[in-house]
Amino acid sequence: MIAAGGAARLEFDRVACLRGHRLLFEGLSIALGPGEAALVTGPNGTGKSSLLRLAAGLLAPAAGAIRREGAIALADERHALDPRLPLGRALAFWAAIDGRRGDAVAAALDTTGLAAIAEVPVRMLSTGQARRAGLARLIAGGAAIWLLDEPGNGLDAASLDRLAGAMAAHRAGGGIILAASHQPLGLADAQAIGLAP
Ligand SMILES: Nc1ncnc2c1ncn2[C@@H]1O[C@H](COP(=O)(O)OP(=O)(O)OP(=O)(O)O)[C@@H](O)[C@H]1O
Repeated sequence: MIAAGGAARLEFDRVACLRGHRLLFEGLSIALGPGEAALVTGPNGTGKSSLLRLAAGLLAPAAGAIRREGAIALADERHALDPRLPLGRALAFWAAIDGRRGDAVAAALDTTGLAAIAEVPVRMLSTGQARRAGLARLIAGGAAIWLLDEPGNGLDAASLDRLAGAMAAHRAGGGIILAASHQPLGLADAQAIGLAP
């Protein structure tokens, strides 16, 4: 469930992205409101991750403007969970910082199918489990705007189904999703954003 707040919104207005003196894209406009999603595709190096970092506010646009209404959460290959802690406690650390209720972590563990390994230290998780742990952190955080960088990487078929279900539930609750992926994610009616080399 999304934390309290007004209607979510994410907008790019004629945004340009420059990295290392290279113009990756320009004139990119996106408008996402409650329940909406966009899927960013394109060959390696065209700027999909950079676009998500712009949306997160971690990069500044070279031109144009980005507007956000609502809390933002970025999930990429770095889950930022303490490797020494049991998974449940590592998630609880972030959920407390995000001001979430105690049951948010249990719900996120259920959603990602990780409840049975809540006591396992983060450093012992498999690749796919670690990826799902990052998604659990995102889900437990309750942000309205999810930025997902290759969220299906390393996930088995059952986990991909769970991811699709979690994304649908997030949208049904008024959340926004901006995802970059090389594989289909089951994002119904997502706006398509194709980046070209
Ligand atoms: N910190 C940086 N400084 C300079 N250039 C960078 C930096 N980070 C990434 N780049 C360059 O920006 C370009 C786009 O990178 P980005 O990671 O956004 O691509 P991508 O579309 O997500 O690629 P992939 O499909 O391989 O994940 C690449 O050419 C990359 O080398």
